[in-house]
Amino acid sequence: MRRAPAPAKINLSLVVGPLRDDGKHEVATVLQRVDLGDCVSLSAAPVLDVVGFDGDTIVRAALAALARRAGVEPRWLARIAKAIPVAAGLGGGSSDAATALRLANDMLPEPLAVDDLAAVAAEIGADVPFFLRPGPQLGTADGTVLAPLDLPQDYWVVLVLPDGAVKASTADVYRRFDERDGMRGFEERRAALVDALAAARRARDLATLPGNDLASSPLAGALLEHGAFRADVSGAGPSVYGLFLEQRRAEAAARTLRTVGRTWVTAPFRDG
Ligand SMILES: C[C@](O)(CO)[C@H](O)COP(=O)(O)OP(=O)(O)OC[C@H]1O[C@@H](n2ccc(N)nc2=O)[C@H](O)[C@@H]1O
Ligand SMILES: Nc1ncnc2c1ncn2[C@@H]1O[C@H](COP(=O)(O)OP(=O)(O)OP(=O)(O)O)[C@@H](O)[C@H]1O
Repeated sequence: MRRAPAPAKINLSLVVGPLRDDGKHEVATVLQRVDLGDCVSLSAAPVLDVVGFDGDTIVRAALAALARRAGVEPRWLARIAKAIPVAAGLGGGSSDAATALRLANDMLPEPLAVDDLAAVAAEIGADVPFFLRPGPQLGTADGTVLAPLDLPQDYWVVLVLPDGAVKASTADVYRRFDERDGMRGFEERRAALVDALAAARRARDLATLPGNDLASSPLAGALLEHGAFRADVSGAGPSVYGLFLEQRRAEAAARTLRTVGRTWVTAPFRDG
């Protein structure tokens, strides 16, 4: 049996553009894994089975797709130990799927090459290929074209999942973006993101990145008032993240915001 962490992600920037022919939007997004994660374990089994997640999980679809691409039967049992809140904008399912893909691929008699595995991941979802890569990445196209980023990692992250938040589907959040004609100025914001990334040297420079085009939250303002140097919604939401230079201020902010939701204090994920 093999086991690996499946870290959550936050979007330090999410610039969204026009709808593409494939039904997804052009994006430029900065993806950063954080040290809050699920745990995925995989073992050989007579048939494909996934336990630990109620309902249909994209982990099953990912493993079935890998088996098809590799020309083998999907003889794996995947166990998921959830810690990432579901449908929170933290990429939990995508991370579980990518972690299961990597574990299963390593068990194949002839593992797929990196690019072939990334192609399987991209079929499963826009965020899945990111979790096969180390470190922060710039995602472009539909989010699956990735370029590694050398960004500061010396900060603390407070995550807040507002009580009673009901997540609209990611598709609906993108649809609302279209309805409000959100793509205006996309080229300028994408250029501003590229320039800000090139100039980022210290953690607080991350505050200069364009924000999240899809969603906003008053909780971001609350985090800034409690000392965050950057705060925004993650992905399609509803989770909000705040970046802090000092752990004690992050801990204090998380304690205070427990009145409005579940909170976590974490940091950028460090590859083992
Ligand atoms: C919001 C983000 O999480 C930011 O990282 C991603 O853009 C969405 O990633 P995801 O949840 O893995 O999304 P997918 O499962 O690939 O797609 C779900 C739905 O979101 C919309 N979608 C997704 C990605 C994208 N670049 N444009 C879109 O319009 C599409 O309607 C798609 O059918
Ligand atoms: N292993 C899994 N973990 C979490 N959600 C899963 C899993 N498998 C399938 N799902 C489903 O996928 C959908 C998205 O869940 P997930 O937790 O990945 O959302 P998210 O964190 O909002 O993702 P994103 O940030 O990409 O929008 C939910 O409806 C959930 O039921």
